[in-house]
Amino acid sequence: MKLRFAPSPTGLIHVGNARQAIANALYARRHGGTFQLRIDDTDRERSRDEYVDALHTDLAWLGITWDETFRQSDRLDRYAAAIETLKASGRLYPCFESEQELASKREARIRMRKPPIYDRAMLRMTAEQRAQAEANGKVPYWRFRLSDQDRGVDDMVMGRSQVKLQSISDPVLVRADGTVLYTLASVVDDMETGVTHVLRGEDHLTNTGVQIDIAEALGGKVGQFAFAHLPLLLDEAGGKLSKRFDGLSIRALRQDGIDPVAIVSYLARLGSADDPAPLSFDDLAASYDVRRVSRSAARFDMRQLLALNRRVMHQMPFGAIRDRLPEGATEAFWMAVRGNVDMVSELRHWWDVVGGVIVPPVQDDEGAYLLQALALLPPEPWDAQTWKDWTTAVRDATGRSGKSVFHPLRVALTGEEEGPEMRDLLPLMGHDRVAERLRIAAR
Ligand SMILES: Nc1ncnc2c1ncn2[C@@H]1O[C@H](COP(=O)(O)OP(=O)(O)OP(=O)(O)O)[C@@H](O)[C@H]1O
Repeated sequence: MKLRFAPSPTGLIHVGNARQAIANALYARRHGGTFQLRIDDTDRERSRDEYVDALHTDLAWLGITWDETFRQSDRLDRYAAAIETLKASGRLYPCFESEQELASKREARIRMRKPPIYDRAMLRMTAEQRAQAEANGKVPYWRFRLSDQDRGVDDMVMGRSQVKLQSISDPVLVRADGTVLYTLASVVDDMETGVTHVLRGEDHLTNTGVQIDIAEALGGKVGQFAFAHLPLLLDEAGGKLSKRFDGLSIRALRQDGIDPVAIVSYLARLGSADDPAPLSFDDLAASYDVRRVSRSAARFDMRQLLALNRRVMHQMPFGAIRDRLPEGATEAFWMAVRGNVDMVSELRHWWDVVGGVIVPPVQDDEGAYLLQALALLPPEPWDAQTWKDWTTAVRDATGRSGKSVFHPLRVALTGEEEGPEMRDLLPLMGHDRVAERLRIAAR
C-alpha cells in the first residue's frame, strides 16, 4: 500500500493542506503503508524553492515524516514518454482552436441547448488540414480523447458515483509550449511509483473519472486506485482557504505558539465522527478511519483548536517544553501555569508576573485593605502553605470574607482577574516583589 501527499510549492501550506497530509500519513501508518511526499512543481511560474523548504520544515514540525519524496520537475522525461504512448495510440490529438474560438463555440452550443463541452472538431481534421495549420505557424496543444463509457468511482468518503465521461470535455494534457498538465503528470506518477490509495481534497473529485480513463489508456487496471476525497476545510467565516493569505498557515499557528500535537489532533478528527482529543501521532493512527470523515464541508474553529491546545499544554511535562519557555523559567513555574494557558505565547506574561515587572492596576477604594495585607505579609521562606496562612491572617484582621479577601490581592499581584493558583505563584514571586506590587496598587 502506498499513499501520497502532493502539494504545489506555491505558498505556505494552510490547515486545509495539512489536513490532507495528516490524513494520508495516518492512513499509511495505520495500515503499514508507505507515505510519499510528491512536490507538484510543474507550474514553473508559481512554484518556488523556498516554499519546498518551508513545506519540509512545516511537515517536520508537525511530526509528519515521509518514506520517499520527489519533485515532478525531475520526471519530465517520464511524462514525455507517456505523451508519446498516448499519441501513438491515438488517444492524444492535436488542437489548434484559440480561446476565442472555443468561447464562441461554447456560446453557440448553449444557444442550441447542447451541453457546452468541446465538440471534438479537431478529431475530424485531415492530415492536409493539420499540415496547413502548422504551415501557417500554428502550434498544437493536445487533448486526451475520453472513452465513451461511464466510470464508476467508489469513494471511501463520498460514496459511489458514476462519472459520465461523455458530458466532460476532452481534457488538454499538453500545452502548446510542450508542458504537461497536472492531470497527466499525476496519473503517470501514481502509476509508476506504485501509489495504491489516493486521499485528497474534494476539489479533485471531478478529475477522478478522467484520471481513471487516462490510467487505463496507459495500461493501468480498472480499480487500480482506491479513492477518498475529503471535503474542503473552510475558514471561520465559511470562506475558501488560500496559500496566498497566510492567516491559517501552519507557520502562522506555530508563530502564535500553538503546539503541533494540538494541530495534528484537531485536523485528524475535524469533521469526523470522532471527538478531537490530544493524542500522539501513533495513537491517532491506531484509531484512524477515513470512512468516519463527514461528506460535508468542515469549518476551522480557532476556539476548538485553542481548547485542545490548552489540554495538550496541561499534560505536558517540563522537559518537553523547556526550550520554548522564557529564559530562566523553572519547572516550578511551568507546573504552576501550565493549566492556565491556551498558547505558549501567553507564558511570557506569566513569567513577568512571577519574575519580572508588571504594573498592577490601581483598585478604587482598596488602598487601605492592600496596605493592611502588606503589613501582615509573612517573612520568607515561602512555600505552598504561605498563601493560605497569609490570607487567613488577613481575613481575621479585616473581618472580610470570601472573594473580597482574595480578589483584590490577586489583581494587585498579577494584574489579572483570574489565572494560576495563587498558592503556587506566591513563592515564585517572592516577598519583595509582592510587597512592591501591594504598595503600587494601594496608591
Ligand atoms: N481548503 C482545503 N481543505 C482541504 N484540503 C485542501 C484545501 N485546499 C487544498 N486542499 C488539498 O491540499 C492538497 C494539496 O493541494 P495544493 O497544493 O494544490 O493546494 P491548494 O491550496 O489548492 O493550492 P493552490 O492554490 O496552489 O492550487 C490537495 O489534496 C488539495 O485537495
